[in-house]
Amino acid sequence: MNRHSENLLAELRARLPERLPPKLGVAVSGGGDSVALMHLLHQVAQNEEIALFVATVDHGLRPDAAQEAVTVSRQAAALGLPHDILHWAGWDRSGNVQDEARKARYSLLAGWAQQRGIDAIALGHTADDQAETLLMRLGRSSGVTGLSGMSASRQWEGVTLLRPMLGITRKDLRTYLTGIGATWVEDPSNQDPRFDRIKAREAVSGLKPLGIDALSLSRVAENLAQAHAALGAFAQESARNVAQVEQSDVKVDRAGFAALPKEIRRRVLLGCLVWIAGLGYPPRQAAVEQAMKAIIEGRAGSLSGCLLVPEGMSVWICREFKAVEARISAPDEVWDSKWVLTGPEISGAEIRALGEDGLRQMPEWRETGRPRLALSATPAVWKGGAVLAAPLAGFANGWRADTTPEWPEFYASFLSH
Ligand SMILES: Nc1ncnc2c1ncn2[C@@H]1O[C@H](COP(=O)(O)OP(=O)(O)OP(=O)(O)O)[C@@H](O)[C@H]1O
Repeated sequence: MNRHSENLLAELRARLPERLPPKLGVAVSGGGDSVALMHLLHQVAQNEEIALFVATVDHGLRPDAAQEAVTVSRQAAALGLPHDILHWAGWDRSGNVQDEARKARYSLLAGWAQQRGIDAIALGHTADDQAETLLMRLGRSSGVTGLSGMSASRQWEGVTLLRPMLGITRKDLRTYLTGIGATWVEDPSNQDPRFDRIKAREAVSGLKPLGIDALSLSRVAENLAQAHAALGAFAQESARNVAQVEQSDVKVDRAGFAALPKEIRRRVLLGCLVWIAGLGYPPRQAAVEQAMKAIIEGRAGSLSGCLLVPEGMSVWICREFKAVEARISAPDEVWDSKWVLTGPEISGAEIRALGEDGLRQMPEWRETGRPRLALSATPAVWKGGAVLAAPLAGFANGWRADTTPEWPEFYASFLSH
């Protein structure tokens, strides 16, 4: 192995977890980056006790794709590695083809990994991909706040996706491949100037005169990731100090909240809202700003299906009855994205919000110390017009209530993004 290959190998190894999973998957499209990844990981596997598995997704979108997958098969076999071809047949011609193909690819790969007992899959994204991603996102976002590159590691449907080549350039990988006499295919869509990525690629080369290149941009992305991690840890600690969680409601200490830096306040509030309302997307910036002000000033408010209910030196953030009024589920099923009520089998029992009707039947709500408005949006077990049980103080008759995920688990994962 020459010096160049040794450097690449060291760079790759440094970005992989210190303890490699015993079974590591490699997603290889047949393009230069992922073919190089397969060869480099094969080298890693010589020195460490791990088993490598290779997979190629045939999206069935280009006539050459099937042949390319077979070529990867042959290349993997030459290294003594098992290889599987996964087929995507699910596209209904809706949505953006690239986005749909990417999602389908990751899901197929995750399913493959689970079937084979593989814990993590390595992907061939390079420093160039990272630089392009960063510029594309910078172009779309309103500034540096909230900007990030691709993460070096992320979860996808129960499998860890690793990107160990974010510090290596495409050019270096091609030099390496040429050096070992390996071949690869060039994906024609990588040249198509209609795609944003190609425009971003041109933008990256345009920065050369300023002394900025793919590697330096990929380092910027790494620094941003560190800054986000630091902010996340700060927000998590702050949430612990200023927010008290009672089942699905959060009681925020106004003075403590006001004393936090604005960006931390924003993150704590967003965490609460996403938790309480199970939001899949963040609320509008203006609404968040208003809510932050209302909390500090101790005023009532509502946003994203949640209510702000002032109480002395605190403000409760809770679910709004109006937003859950129509939700009905069976016992054991998830209600309002996070509650699961389990209990004895009762025919005709259903889970609905407590509402004013239910609160009247459950005078023990007063013992909870939580506002009436908050409790009216919590679930209860109903049969016809009668409440059989509700997770208030004295939730009984063999019933139990769980929220899923648990708050600390949710908050940790929410803030790590
Ligand atoms: N058809 C495929 N089969 C297996 N792995 C693939 C396939 N296509 C892409 N990959 C994996 O994903 C990595 C990144 O490829 P590519 O840049 O095309 O992916 P992407 O995740 O769709 O990102 P983007 O479209 O934003 O560039 C590849 O290096 C490879 O590891």
